[in-house]
Amino acid sequence: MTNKLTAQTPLVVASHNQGKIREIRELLAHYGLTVKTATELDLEEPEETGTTFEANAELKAVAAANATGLPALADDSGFAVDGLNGDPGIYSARWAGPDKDFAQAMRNVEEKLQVKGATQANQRTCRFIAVLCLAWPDGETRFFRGEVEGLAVWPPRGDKGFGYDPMFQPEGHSITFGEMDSQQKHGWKPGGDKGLSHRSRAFKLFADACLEG
Ligand SMILES: O=P(O)(O)OP(=O)(O)OP(=O)(O)OC[C@H]1O[C@@H](n2cnc3c(O)ncnc32)[C@H](O)[C@@H]1O
Ligand SMILES: [Mg+2]
Repeated sequence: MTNKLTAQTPLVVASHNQGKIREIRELLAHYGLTVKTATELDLEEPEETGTTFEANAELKAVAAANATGLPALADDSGFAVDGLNGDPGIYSARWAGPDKDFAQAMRNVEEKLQVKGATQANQRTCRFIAVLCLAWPDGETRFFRGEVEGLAVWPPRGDKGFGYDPMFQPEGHSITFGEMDSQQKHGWKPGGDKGLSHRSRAFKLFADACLEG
């Protein structure tokens, strides 16, 4: 028997990234769930020693489930540029350094693309990836992955998002995630579909698999 979540189940979000947490709250509210975050519960931030998004999502979720005795959901995500062999990938947060300077992290991506002579759109393909891990106190873990493809644009545009949003233009759109409000970034449309952002796509899979009813 796999565990199921209901609107009454207390759920912990094992993240300390406020931009991410804002989106996760909206996504979970869409599915009728409210949460406590690792920041509110003053949980420690485990070191992300994994070599995959799955491993890092798992270690964050399991640490929070063990610390609280509650089901915990972690999101490990990143910006992967094809022409840079998938970098910054799982190192996306680390490229911003201790000051979380994403303007600098984006410049770093652009400089590396310039070194490769990547001036044409087809040399600038990239994606955002999000892997969710839901960890239960009984040891069960479930994983859900969402991806969205797009182009790495320069200069960055928009200040509505966080992280690498200003340099990511999703396929089929003429504005960046940084220029979208969160509802546009989630890609919610009346009638519902698979969503737009890596995160909203992963949450759709999570909701389909883990919510009661
Ligand atoms: O581990 P937690 O506490 O959740 O927070 P974090 O910021 O360290 O999160 P990650 O380890 O998953 O690192 C992912 C980084 O990738 C970037 N990123 C992930 N999703 C993004 C999004 O939707 N838009 C822009 N950047 C994103 C962002 O800069 C994150 O810091
Ligand atoms: Mg992290």
